[in-house]
Amino acid sequence: MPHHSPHPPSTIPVIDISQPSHHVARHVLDAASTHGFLYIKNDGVTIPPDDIAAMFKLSNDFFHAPKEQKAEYAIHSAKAGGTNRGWVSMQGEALDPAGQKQGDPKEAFNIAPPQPTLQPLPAPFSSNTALITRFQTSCHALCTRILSLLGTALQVPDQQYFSTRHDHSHGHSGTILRMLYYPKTLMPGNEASEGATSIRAGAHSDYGSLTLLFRLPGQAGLELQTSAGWIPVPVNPNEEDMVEPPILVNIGDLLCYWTNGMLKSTVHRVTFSGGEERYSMAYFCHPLDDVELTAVPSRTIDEFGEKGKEELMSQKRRLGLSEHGSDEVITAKGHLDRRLKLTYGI
Ligand SMILES: O=C(O)CCC(=O)C(=O)O
Ligand SMILES: [Fe+2]
Repeated sequence: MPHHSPHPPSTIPVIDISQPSHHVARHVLDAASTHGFLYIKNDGVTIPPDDIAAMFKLSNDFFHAPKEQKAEYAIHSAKAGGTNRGWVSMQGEALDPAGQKQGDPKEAFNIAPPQPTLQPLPAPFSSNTALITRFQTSCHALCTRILSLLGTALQVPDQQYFSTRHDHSHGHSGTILRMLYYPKTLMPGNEASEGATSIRAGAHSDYGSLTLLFRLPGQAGLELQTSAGWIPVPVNPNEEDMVEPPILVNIGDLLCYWTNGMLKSTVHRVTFSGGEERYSMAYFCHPLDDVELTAVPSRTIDEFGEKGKEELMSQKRRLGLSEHGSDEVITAKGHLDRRLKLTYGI
């Protein structure tokens, strides 16, 4: 067979993790180290499709509320419960500060895990806290299962190494559920730009350890960066044989550090033409604040050797870390604070 581009979109696998085994664990690790992206088959139980649909409905209602109402719960404000919580306005953040002049044309609303109750929320989130909490809990349960599979495949002696370090009952973390809204950007009467695509979320890698991404059928636009250029990540890669779209999972910066670059924190972005609005939801799973991101004890990583070095170095360059040397120990909180500073200037 002729050699094609290294990672055509169809090669991001859809993995069924309902029967965990060494084979399944290996499959998850392979995808995480080759692409940094994988799909998990939605078994209809782990994250109930009705909850996903209900969350999208809340998002739709919230983002269509008057601007003044949303602005009351501005990101980082006391009213919104503090740092990294609340509403991000259009162009309120730049995910690729070096590569873009203006902020991303999108809005967002960040919801932290209950501690033990949810942060102060505007309508309609405020009257749906049971749904939101259930959704967060099921997202976290899925992340824990994926982290356990990674522990198995990496042959970490303590197979719950990752999952216990993400256990919210043991402390605070940067975990955040983010509702995203990309409004129409076309002005009426400006049909000339109808077909023009624009960047709606700048090129970036995610800050946490794992991200779960929920999108709606027909609302494509996510692309990931490969050596062959930007490739699209479809909402549903196997339209015919699946009722529920699978859940997209990607590896964030922290798992890249933790595995000496074996797991890839792949750069991605969102582009589409401005004529339609788009919704997505991301569950950014983070380790507990004081977790140190030194390489985990793992035979698999030892055997992988220096092959992850380039991945790790390119990530450090992206974050402007290279000048601090490669031995600096970073904590989960230290890393998040650095990224938030770059994104928001706080
Ligand atoms: O909206 C999307 O599809 C992706 C958003 C994203 O990558 C992010 O918010 O980190
Ligand atoms: Fe992202």
